[in-house]
Amino acid sequence: MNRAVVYYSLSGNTKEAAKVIARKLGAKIFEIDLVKPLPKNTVRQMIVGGMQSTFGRRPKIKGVPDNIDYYDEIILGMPVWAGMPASPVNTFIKNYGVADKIDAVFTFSGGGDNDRCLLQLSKSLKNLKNQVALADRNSNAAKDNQEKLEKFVMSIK
Ligand SMILES: Cc1cc2nc3c(=O)[nH]c(=O)nc-3n(C[C@H](O)[C@H](O)[C@H](O)COP(=O)(O)O)c2cc1C
Repeated sequence: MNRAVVYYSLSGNTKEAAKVIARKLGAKIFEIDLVKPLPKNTVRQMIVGGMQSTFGRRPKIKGVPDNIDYYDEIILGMPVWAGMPASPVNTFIKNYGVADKIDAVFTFSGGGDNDRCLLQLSKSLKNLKNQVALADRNSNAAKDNQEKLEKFVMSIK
C-alpha cells in the first residue's frame, strides 16, 4: 500500500503532526503551499484566510506532485479556518481529483470548530474512515494531542 501524507500548515502545528504521522506509517509527505502567501499581519490573515474558507475558495497551490494519484491512500491534514477546512485544502481536494483516495484526515483548531470542519470534509470525502481533531499548541487541550495521534495512527495501520 502506497501512502502519502499531504498537509497545509500556516503556523506549524499541522506540519509537526504530519511529520509524526508520516514517520510512524512510513508514508511519503507533501506540504501544500500557497502560490500567493497570506498576508504576514495576523488580523489580515484572519480576514483573508477566513473569507477564502467561508466561501470555499480555491487559491492556487504548489508543492503537491502532479502524479499524487499514484498513491493508493492519502492522509490529509489542515488547520480549521472560520470553522471550515483551510482554503488551500479545497484546491487540493477538488483540483487534483483525489477525493476518493483520502481516507483519513487530521485537523487543528485554536479552540473548537474541529467538528464543524470534519462534518464539512465528510460531505466531499466519501471514503473517509479515520479522523482526529487536534488542538493548537497554545491551547490547554493540546495535552491530549499525543494520545489522540497515537490512536489515529493505530487506526490507520
Ligand atoms: C485564517 C484563520 C482562521 C482561523 N479560524 C479558526 C476557527 O474558526 N476556529 C478555531 O478554533 N481556530 C481557528 N484558527 C486557529 C487555527 O485553526 C489554529 O491556530 C491551528 O492550530 C493552526 O494550525 P497550523 O499551525 O498548522 O497553521 C484560525 C486561524 C487562522 C489563521
